[in-house]
Amino acid sequence: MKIMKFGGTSVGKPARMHEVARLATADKEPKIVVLSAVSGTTNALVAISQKLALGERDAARLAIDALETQYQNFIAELVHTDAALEKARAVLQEHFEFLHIILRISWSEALNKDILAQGELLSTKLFCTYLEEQGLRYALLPALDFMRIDEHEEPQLDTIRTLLGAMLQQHAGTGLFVTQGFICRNARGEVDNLKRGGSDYSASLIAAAAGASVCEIWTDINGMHNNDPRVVDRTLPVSRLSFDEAAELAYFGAKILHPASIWPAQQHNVPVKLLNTMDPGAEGTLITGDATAPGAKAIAAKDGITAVNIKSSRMLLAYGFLRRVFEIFEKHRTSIDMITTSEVAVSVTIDNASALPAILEELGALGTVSVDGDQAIVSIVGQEIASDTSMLQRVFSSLEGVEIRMVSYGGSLHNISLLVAADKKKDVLQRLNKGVFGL
Ligand SMILES: Nc1ncnc2c1ncn2[C@@H]1O[C@H](COP(=O)(O)OP(=O)(O)O)[C@@H](O)[C@H]1O
Ligand SMILES: N[C@@H](CC(=O)OP(=O)(O)O)C(=O)O
Repeated sequence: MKIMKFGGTSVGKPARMHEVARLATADKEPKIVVLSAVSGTTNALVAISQKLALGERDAARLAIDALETQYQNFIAELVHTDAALEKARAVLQEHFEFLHIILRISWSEALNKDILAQGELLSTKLFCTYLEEQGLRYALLPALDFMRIDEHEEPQLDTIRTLLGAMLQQHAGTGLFVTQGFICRNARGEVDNLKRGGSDYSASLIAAAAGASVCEIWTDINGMHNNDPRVVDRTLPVSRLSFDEAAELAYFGAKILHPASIWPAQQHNVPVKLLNTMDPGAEGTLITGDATAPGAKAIAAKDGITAVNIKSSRMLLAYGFLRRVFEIFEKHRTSIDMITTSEVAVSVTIDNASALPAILEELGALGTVSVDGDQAIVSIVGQEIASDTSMLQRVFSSLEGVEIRMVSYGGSLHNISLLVAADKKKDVLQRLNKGVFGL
């Protein structure tokens, strides 16, 4: 069984959906095709939900109508027979009727999740309409019937495996399955999601649950590049990465992969391939459990970082101080990315500042606390780069004159991370591209 996940741009136009169907039926291996929402749809749904939350019903209605017009144009090019067009129209009617009904309901977080789920529900049903028109056999596996997260929003892999396994058995003999990325049910049985960009995570969880031979992530670029192509002009694809390298890059901001998407595949040793729907013949990136050649592979950056510094008296810095600091972050379910310590102070970074006021209040009892918002973590990732004696020198000499707020070195053999002000990120990525990769 092979998993093929197609992102928003890969299903973003009718012609691209046609290409997805071609790729998914190009060989005989059974497949589960995982689809994201058509690009732009989730953002549009977020905007609709925000308008509703603010009580701006007329603005929400206009946004729903604009989205519906886009979809009417989409289906006109997606399918051509009268029967298929009728089916596609019925799909739109069902989902846009739902969106119009919610205009009359008061907004809640649970309703918000229902609204956001419409994108993947639409894309998969429209894709299936096209498959049907082409006479291709398939089965739709509703993700809401098997994708589960617990009360801490963690995927329940055993439950997913059991539910998905039973559904696959019901369709024994079917070679093509279609399901939604991103959406799931939570511990209360409500519709929920795996956070923005979560379809990669869905694909990796499904790959682990189904014991897949490979998890292919099809997107709009020839695999993982050595630097962020949105920021840096000259970047090149990386052909091989280990799971450890890919997990570090995803976690530290390489947008091509959802931050948590590597661990399920890694735990179940399913190779991951990053491929380009617009250039299917390109090599892409292969990610496996094998160690790659030593050296820097790629640089990633994560924005929206807050640094918190806690300065203690010497007395307090006796053993137990760090434990007390960490316990406060743990209590508020806030994970720490980088840490540096000195004799009297500790600095940590967080990317989720929602509990920061409560955290600061409690940290205040341990010492003097200061906060730097608007920071970015820049990570240089590669097999054993921390044991390459020339690497630090290359990193620092290329960043001469740039103020570096924190450095993390030695926590992982494969990662050197720097904290810089967010407005310096672009300059730092460009300089490192030259200094580390000579590009
Ligand atoms: N290191 C990187 N390598 C490749 N792409 C990257 C990297 N960093 C950021 N990106 C961006 O990630 C995008 C693909 O991810 P995403 O937009 O989530 O695709 P999809 O919609 O297919 O899920 C690329 O178009 C690229 O701009
Ligand atoms: N619809 C979701 C899920 C997703 O993963 O999209 P993409 O595969 O295009 O990044 C989002 O926009 O966040």
